[in-house]
Amino acid sequence: MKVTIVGAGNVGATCADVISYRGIASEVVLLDIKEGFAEGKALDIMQCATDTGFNTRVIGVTNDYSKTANSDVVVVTSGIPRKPGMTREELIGINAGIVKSVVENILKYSPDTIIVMVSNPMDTMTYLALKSTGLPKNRIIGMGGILDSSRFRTYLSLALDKPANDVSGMVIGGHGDTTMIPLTRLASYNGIPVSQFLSEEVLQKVAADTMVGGATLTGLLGTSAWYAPGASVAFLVDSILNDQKRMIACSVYVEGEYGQSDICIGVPCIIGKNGVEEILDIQLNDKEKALFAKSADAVRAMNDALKTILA
Ligand SMILES: NC(=O)C1=CN([C@@H]2O[C@H](COP(=O)(O)OP(=O)(O)OC[C@H]3O[C@@H](n4cnc5c(N)ncnc54)[C@H](O)[C@@H]3O)[C@@H](O)[C@H]2O)C=CC1
Ligand SMILES: O=C([O-])CC(=O)C(=O)O
Repeated sequence: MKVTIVGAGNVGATCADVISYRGIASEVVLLDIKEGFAEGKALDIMQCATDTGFNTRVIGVTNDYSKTANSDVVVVTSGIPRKPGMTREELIGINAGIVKSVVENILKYSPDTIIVMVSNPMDTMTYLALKSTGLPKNRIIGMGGILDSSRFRTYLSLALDKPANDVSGMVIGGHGDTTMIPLTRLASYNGIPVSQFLSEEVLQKVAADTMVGGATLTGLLGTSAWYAPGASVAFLVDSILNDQKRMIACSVYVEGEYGQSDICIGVPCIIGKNGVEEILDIQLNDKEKALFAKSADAVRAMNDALKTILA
């Protein structure tokens, strides 16, 4: 199985690293526009093979899309990350042009691939990829909800003082500081509602910390995060390549689900070899429905900005 990752920066290289050491794909191609950069990252990752015991072949190329031919999955991480004080939405002006040209190049050599969108603002970049390529909606998947859910579970585990893997929880809605919706009502500690262990006040703080999870890291690091984002992409790619049919919150094109149409937004999906195999239209309460509608409005407004940017 072959995976191409466009953008060999922090997130792209971390994702290549996790995919390799977990043996998720037999071949990983890293592509970047910076001369020699992807080649260097690929060689560095390959030199872990004997110590960590993997056999994935990692290849780096400078803007040579012919080497990406026949990829089963292509991950798009090319573009600029935010700096402290910025929102993800402010990246749209530069990243929209990059994403549009990258997906066109990808499809010339891998017309049947499944595209995983990472570049921000991710929901809008996913929508852009879908609209500009005309690909069926099952083959364009935005990665955000899985990362937000990991952060949610981490903050819950810290509040509970219990292992994160014993905590379940999901974040839906847009992948933005004010648009994501951590579903505290449905979160559980080994099947038991977390509300039996944590006060409403603590749960509200967990939700608030989750929503600004990316901004907090950007403030600490000076650029946005990469370890958890890279691992989240690898988890998603694993579910596609190995047809795991995991239930993962992904940004996908909705046509009536959750009362919304013609946007890409985070909802629970079944992810397998065909990409998005099912969207689960779970029952939300009135408060959650209102939050989802507000989130969708914000995502739609950002999509509208594409018309001016790409005109
Ligand atoms: N969806 C999500 O959950 C997350 C999204 N992100 C987003 O991912 C993107 C990448 O973040 P980082 O890896 O931290 O940035 P980075 O700056 O470390 O890497 C980006 C790479 O893209 C390359 N690039 C730029 N234009 C290109 C083009 N036309 N073709 C190929 N490569 C190109 C750059 O040379 C650079 O190496 C950002 O937009 C960031 O906001 C980051 C973390 C999580
Ligand atoms: O915060 C950012 O800009 C990058 C990102 O999407 C995340 O880490 O969630």
